[in-house]
Amino acid sequence: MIRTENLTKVYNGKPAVDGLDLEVGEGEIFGFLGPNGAGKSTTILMLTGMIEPTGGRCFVDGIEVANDPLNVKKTIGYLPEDVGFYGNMTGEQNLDYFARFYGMDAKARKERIAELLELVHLDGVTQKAGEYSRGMKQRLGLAQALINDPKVLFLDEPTANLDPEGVREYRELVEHLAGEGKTIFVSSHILSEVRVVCRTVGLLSKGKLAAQGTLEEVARALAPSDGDAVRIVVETREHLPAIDDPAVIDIERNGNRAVVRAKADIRDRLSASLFEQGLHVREMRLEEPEIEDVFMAAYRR
Ligand SMILES: Nc1ncnc2c1ncn2[C@@H]1O[C@H](COP(=O)(O)OP(=O)(O)OP(=O)(O)O)[C@@H](O)[C@H]1O
Repeated sequence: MIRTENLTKVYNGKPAVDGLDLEVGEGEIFGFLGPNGAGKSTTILMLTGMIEPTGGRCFVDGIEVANDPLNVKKTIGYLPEDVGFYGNMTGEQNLDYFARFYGMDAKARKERIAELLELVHLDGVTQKAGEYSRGMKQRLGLAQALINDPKVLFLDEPTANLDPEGVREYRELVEHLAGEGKTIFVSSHILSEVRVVCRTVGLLSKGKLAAQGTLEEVARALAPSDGDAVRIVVETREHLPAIDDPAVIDIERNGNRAVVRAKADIRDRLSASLFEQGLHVREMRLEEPEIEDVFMAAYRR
């Protein structure tokens, strides 16, 4: 549904987005992660046809964006990082103004706007948008992005202005929209917020894609390599005895628990040996890297 080929944007001789190859399938909720300045907003601006790439191409729903930005705009909804409204108009009036750009007649606009205001819990709000809280503005922005019932939704840092309750409502909304079959592309620098809604992620670093896949796949791809060593977590009920195995590199002990670094996955013979010694094994598993730690390390790189 979304695809980029060697997508590049150069500002003042410096690439903000550098040869990006990205693929997001239909109906996916994709998290576009990266630290501030990584190039996330610039990528979204190219995908939504707001700016032209310096090089490469991008496609949304099979349309090459730079060739046919108007058609792309009919297919997509976009919530910018800093959403702006006419402060002297109500939410409903703002949405009505915006809906006219899509050539919707008065009846269609009225129906759609009522539906959307209810969806984002702004129905019955009579305040002018200028008096809205940041969270309310964000929700109105989401309603605006949905006015044309888009197939693809781009959300740039959607939770930046929300309080915890707002974040929870946003998650429910995203799930609801994904349930309708929309493809959702969410940019964020906050892993914890991406991981609760997104099934797949891409990690952008200095304009380049460092990894793409499920969170677990990305964490594995980015994990610092330790040769071919595996880390095995062992816990026994009794005190853990010395482990005499030629594959063991070293052991980090902590009471009855230990992390055994070994040249191979020796879980089978390790548990057999502990069993023979009359010990009770409570836990024996390969240690997976902590996703947060791996991402933080990748951010710092
Ligand atoms: N219009 C512009 N002119 C010049 N440089 C720009 C412009 N827009 C972005 N940049 C630069 O491009 C790089 C990527 O910026 P971008 O806003 O895309 O990053 P981001 O990942 O969205 O970060 P943030 O979360 O802070 O918005 C930054 O170094 C930024 O300074």
